[in-house]
Amino acid sequence: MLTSWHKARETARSLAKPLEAVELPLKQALGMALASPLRALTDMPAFDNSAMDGFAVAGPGPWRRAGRVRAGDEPRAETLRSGQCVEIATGAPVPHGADAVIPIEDCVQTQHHVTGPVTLGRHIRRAGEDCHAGLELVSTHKTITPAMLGLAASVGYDTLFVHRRPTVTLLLTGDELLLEGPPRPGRVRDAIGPVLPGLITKHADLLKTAYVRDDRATLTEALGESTDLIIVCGATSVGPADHLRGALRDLRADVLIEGVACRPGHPQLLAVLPEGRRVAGLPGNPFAALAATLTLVRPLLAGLGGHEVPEPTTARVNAVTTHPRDTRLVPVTRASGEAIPVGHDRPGSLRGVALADALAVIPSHWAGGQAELLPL
Ligand SMILES: Nc1nc2c(c(=O)[nH]1)N[C@H]1C(S)=C(S)[C@@H](COP(=O)(O)OP(=O)(O)OC[C@H]3O[C@@H](n4cnc5c(N)ncnc54)[C@H](O)[C@@H]3O)O[C@H]1N2
Ligand code: MOO
Repeated sequence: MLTSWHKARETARSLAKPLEAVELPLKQALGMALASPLRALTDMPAFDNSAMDGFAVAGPGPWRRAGRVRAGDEPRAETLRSGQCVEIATGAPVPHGADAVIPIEDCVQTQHHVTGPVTLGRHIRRAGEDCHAGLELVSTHKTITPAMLGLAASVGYDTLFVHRRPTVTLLLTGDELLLEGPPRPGRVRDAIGPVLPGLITKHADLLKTAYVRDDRATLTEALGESTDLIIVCGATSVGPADHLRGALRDLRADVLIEGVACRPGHPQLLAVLPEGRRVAGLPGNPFAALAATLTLVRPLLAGLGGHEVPEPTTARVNAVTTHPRDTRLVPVTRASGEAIPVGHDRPGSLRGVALADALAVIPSHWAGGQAELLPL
């Protein structure tokens, strides 16, 4: 009995409890999911500082020059008295007593004095005006972006607690596979090996790729890899050389999904081995393998890495026929807010999907209009 496409994704996500938290230097945390909220360790800014190069002034002008402060200087010990000013650089600490900073281009300078238009508090970035120490800036499970790394550094972090990235082994089966040169009668070039890394390494570390003979004992042994997920391509069906189901039985795996009601990709599998490692079986037809990766493998890896479930993207999809029972996954390109099918979408061919930006999810009962998009 095939599992519905939506139920299959829910099952993959529910199997994906976030892996343990690890503490990493900022540079290594990019793209990982926060395992605890990012809270400001200090007030931001940490001290009153100038937003402009110019003069910090106290009281009404004209102001007598009383020195200069640069970014990186210690805050001045003396309070600026009414009628005094200091030359100040952007980012430099504003002296106590200063009412405002006047940008240099608005000042008239003589040897000892400065005049210019003053507005109380103008161009002074006050300590804590952005946030106070302890405030939650980014919540747990958010994926760390370059901007978040900069924010973390600016509020004092050297390391972050993130969920460990899942590790993956990729096993490609098929005695007919060629690893180089043109295909010839009876032999096909492996087209899944080149596709998979780019689909999964955003949220996972691919530790090993191996080509496995079409033999049950060999496949059973290969499933001994100790990664969090083992992906097996091309042994999911019921032919004489399709040994994944037999190997999973030999290993007493719990098969949670045995076929998904989608086209292409319906023979895909998801199983858990007795000690908790997960196995995803992808159909051998290359476009079907890609569709199955977006259906089960991506949500599973994102969940293991602790990433929150993203809001689905939708678009208006033009001119697609539905399947009588199953969800169709249709390669589309996006233009002017619409998704346009690219065609050439046979399960064994990557021709259409190679030109696509996304797969449109078209349920059997779809009546036209908006559909969910899975980005490629
Ligand atoms: N009796 C049935 N036969 C098949 C069914 C079915 O429901 N009943 N489903 C068909 C569908 S749909 C698919 S998809 C395939 C899935 O089969 P497998 O996962 O066992 O894959 P294979 O049989 O090994 O290969 C299928 C096809 O793909 C080619 N292939 C395999 N690996 C690669 C690769 N790495 N790169 C390029 N091409 C690959 C292989 O040569 C075959 O042509 O089962 C159908 N049969
Ligand atoms: O559904 Mo198969 O997975 O079409 O090629």
